[in-house]
Amino acid sequence: MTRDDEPEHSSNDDGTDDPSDVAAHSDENDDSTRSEGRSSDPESDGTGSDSAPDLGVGPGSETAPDPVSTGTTAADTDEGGRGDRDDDTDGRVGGDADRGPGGDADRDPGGDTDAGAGGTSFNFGSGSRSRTDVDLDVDEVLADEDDEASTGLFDDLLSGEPIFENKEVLRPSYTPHELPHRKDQINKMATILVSALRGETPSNILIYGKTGTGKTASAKFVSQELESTSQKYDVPCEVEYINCEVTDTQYRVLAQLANKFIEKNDRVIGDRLDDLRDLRSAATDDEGALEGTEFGSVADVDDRIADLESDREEMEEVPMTGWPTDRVYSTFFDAVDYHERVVVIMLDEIDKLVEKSGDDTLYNLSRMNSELENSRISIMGISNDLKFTDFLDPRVKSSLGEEEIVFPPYDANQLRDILQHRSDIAFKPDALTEDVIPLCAAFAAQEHGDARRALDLLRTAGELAERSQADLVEEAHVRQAQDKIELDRVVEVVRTLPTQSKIVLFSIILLEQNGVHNVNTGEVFNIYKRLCEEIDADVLTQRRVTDLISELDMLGIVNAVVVSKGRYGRTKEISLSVPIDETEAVLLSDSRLGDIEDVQPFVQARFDN
Ligand SMILES: Nc1ncnc2c1ncn2[C@@H]1O[C@H](COP(=O)(O)OP(=O)(O)OP(=O)(O)O)[C@@H](O)[C@H]1O
Repeated sequence: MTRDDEPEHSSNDDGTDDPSDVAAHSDENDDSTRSEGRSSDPESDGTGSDSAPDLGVGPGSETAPDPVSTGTTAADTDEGGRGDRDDDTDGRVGGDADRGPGGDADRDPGGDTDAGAGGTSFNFGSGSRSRTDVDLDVDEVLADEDDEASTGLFDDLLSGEPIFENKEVLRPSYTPHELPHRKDQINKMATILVSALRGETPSNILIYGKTGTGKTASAKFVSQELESTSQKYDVPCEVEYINCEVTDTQYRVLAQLANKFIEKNDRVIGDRLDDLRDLRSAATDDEGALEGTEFGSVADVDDRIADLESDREEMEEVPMTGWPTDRVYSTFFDAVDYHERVVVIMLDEIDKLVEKSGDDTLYNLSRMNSELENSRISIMGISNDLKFTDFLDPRVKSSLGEEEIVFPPYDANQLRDILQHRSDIAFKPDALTEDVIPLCAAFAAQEHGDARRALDLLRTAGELAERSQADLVEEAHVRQAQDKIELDRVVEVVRTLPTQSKIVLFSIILLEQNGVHNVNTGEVFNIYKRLCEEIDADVLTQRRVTDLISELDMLGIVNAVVVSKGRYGRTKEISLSVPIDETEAVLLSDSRLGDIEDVQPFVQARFDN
């Protein structure tokens, strides 16, 4: 499944960077990634992310650089890193990246410009420099200003050699023509679907695998091949793709399918009518033109034209709401059965459909073949939730899972191959230093072998390099990209939390900001109560707050560990797993939490209770 929404924040939460290292900073204004949600696997984020990516997977992995220790300039691991990040990261728009690695160091808090290494330096700070002192410099400035006047806003940005040859190739929407390390799965799909080309009904297929393991890309690749081969051999075979994350109710699925078939039928009828009208005019001049056709006379042709026109009239598009479901179903049924064909319906993220609206759609679709007269349908379901079939009616489950194909996660070496293939087309020759691809692969292997993450990293690293007008994409850019993508994810998760969870999280932040670490639930609850009163929110029970803390733990936002206190029993120690300042900023952007004016008294209250 591919999506392209791109949240707009940056930097780290995983502690793999050193806050003092400018290379690890990133650009808040960047809009290049789309990892939220996708990478929110609670197992792989948050607490686990402090460790270095596993490079030991598979043969040859020792050649990959250690994401923690490789390189001399970039972000080395710093246990305390996220707490004391350089303030420059906050609220900066387009700052660091424009300077490239090392750029921050040149910033002067007083606002003076320091062009940095190799640049012209000015220091008017004390006001003590005379005109003559700076004569030469001012002339240069004036010359520069003239240049600037003659160049437009975009000239500078365009002047650098572009790093990318074709950036689109790294975007999720791109369907690659080659899918390394998916040969087995692709062959298995093809072996099942080839019966469609023989006019038979292929078995239904369920495809499983974690996010970013190439399920959608492989299924789409096979579909394209299937459709092109069907055209080559003139066998009516079609594949319809539905993304059930978006189209998540029976009504919408059936309506979307119905409308696709109505559109196709309309095209078929149009072509047929054109042929018949040509035949009719030829036969009007000379009845001999009907020889060898199914028509005995011009009147027969007229009848057929009238039939097709009335079919066309009757084909009514299904509105996206408003019809009873059985009418939508019968419209879909008639549309798909309008002429002979084998149809493969690809339901991506099929678990979302079941989660949202049960298994009625699958039940209806899986029973259709017994009623269809002209056509046959086969279902290909794709899911990253291995357990979703537990919720299915046993009949649906057995029908849907006639064939199952599992997509295992990629290891670091496989991800390297994938990135190499894509980068050959995406970047200019020699635009990457040799450690870039291994490092992207290593980071993504740590994220349960997610190719999407690996590609996002590579693209974002390239964009950061481009923005800093660097000639090459380097390891530091990959680390910056990793921080940025990770922070994007955190920001998105925090932003979409329910208000009560936000208040609980804010309580933990307040405690940490006041030097209270490894807090327990009671301490969080005391601050939480005060905050609720301040903003007029309902106060939940301590038990419920404990549940919300567990949910935050699952999301990787906090780390809650149960520790034994000997004869005093066991208690939960809670600490923040995300960058504190950025998280606070996201929480305060919520209109309700933004109303909290002075938080200090709430923290004091901790000691009163
Ligand atoms: N073997 C591969 N070769 C080249 N690119 C790949 C390969 N596997 C995955 N990709 C790329 O990785 C990205 C994610 O792949 P895809 O969307 O197929 O994953 P998915 O398993 O369907 O994930 P999800 O379950 O999250 O939808 C896509 O950009 C895809 O092109």
